[in-house]
Amino acid sequence: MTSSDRSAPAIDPDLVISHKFSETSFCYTERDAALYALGVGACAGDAVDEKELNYVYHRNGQKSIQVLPTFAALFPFAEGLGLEKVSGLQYDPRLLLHGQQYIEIFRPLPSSGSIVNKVAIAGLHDKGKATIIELETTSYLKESGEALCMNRSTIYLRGSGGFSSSSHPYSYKTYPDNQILHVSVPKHQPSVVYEDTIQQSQALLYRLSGDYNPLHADPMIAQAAGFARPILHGLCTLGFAVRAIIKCICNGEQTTVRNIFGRFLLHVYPGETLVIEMWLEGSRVIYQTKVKERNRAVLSGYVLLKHNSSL
Ligand SMILES: CCCCCCC[C@@H](O)CC(=O)SCCNC(=O)CCNC(=O)[C@H](O)C(C)(C)COP(=O)(O)OP(=O)(O)OC[C@H]1O[C@@H](n2cnc3c(N)ncnc32)[C@H](O)[C@@H]1OP(=O)(O)O
Repeated sequence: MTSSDRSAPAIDPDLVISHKFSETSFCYTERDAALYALGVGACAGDAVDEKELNYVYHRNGQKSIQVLPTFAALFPFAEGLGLEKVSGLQYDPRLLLHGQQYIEIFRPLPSSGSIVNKVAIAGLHDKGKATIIELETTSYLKESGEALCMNRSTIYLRGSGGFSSSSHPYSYKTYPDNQILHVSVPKHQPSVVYEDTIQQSQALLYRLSGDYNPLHADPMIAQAAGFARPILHGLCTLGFAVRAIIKCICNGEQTTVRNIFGRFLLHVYPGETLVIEMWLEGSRVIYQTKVKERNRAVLSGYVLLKHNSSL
C-alpha cells in the first residue's frame, strides 16, 4: 500500500472472506524431502547421526528416505500464497509476518508425491494495528484422492488493521475454538532440553524448499521490515523444534507425530542458538524455543503424538 492509498479502507472483510481460491498442485521428489531436512538442520551437528541420516540417505538399504512431518508445511507454498489475488485485501507485503502454524497429519508423508491443495480462508481478525488472516490448506494425494494433511497458517499483516465498522473488533473464523489448544508453558523443569545452532546460511538454504520471501535473504528488504538483517523463516524454526522432539522424545520415529502447533513469538536471526525445552504430558509434548544469545522465547506450541512416548 502506498502512502497515497492510506485514506482508502485497506481491508473489505466481506470481500475477503468470500474469496475462492483455485486448487493448486505440488509435486515433490526424495531430493526435495532431503533438501528440506537439511534446511531444518538434520545431520548438521553429526553427518552420521543415527536418528537423522535416514532423512537424507537410504540408510542400511532402506527403500526410500524418511520424510519429516513438518515437510507438510511446504505444500501451501505450491504456487505462492495467492494472497495478492484476494479482493479487498490491501497490505504492505514487506510487513507480513508468520504468526502461527497448525498442522494435522492424516497419514505418513510419502518420500515423493503429487499433491492437490484445496485452500480456503479460515479466519480474518482486526487487531487494530494489524490484520490477521488465516489460510487453511487441505492436501490430497493426486492419484488416490486420499487426504494427507491439513495446514492452517496464521498470517500477521502489520500496519493494516482498523477496518472494523463497529466498536467491536471484527473477528471471523470457520473452525471450532477447541481445535487449537492454548499453550501455557509449564513452570516446572522441562523433561528434555536440546540445543541447536542456526547456521549463518540457514535461511538461504531453507528458502530453496519453496518460501522465497526476500525478508529472509535481502538486507534492504529486512531493514524496510524493521529488522537489523534478514530473519529466519518461522517454519524453519518450527522444523528445528519438531525435529528435536522427534529425536529426543520419539526415538527418531517421525511417523509418531499427529498434530503440530506453533506460535511465533519473536524473530530469529541466522547464526543464533536455539534452546528447545520440551515437557512430555501423556501423548502431548509442550515445547518452547528460546534464543540463547538474547534469552528470549521465539516459539511455543505443542506436538500431539499417536501414543504415549517414554523417555
Ligand atoms: C502458508 C504459510 C503462510 C505463512 C507465510 C509466511 C511467510 C514467511 O516467509 C514469513 C516468515 O516466516 S516471518 C518469520 C516468522 N515470524 C516471526 O518472526 C514473527 C514473530 N512474532 C512477532 O514478531 C510478534 O509476535 C508479532 C509482531 C507477530 C505480534 O507482536 P505484537 O504486534 O506486539 O502483538 P501483540 O500486541 O502482542 O498482540 C496483538 C494481537 O495479535 C495477537 N497476536 C500476537 N502475536 C501473534 C502471533 N504470533 N500469532 C497470532 N496472533 C498473534 C495477540 O493475541 C493480540 O490479539 P488480542 O489483542 O486479541 O489478544
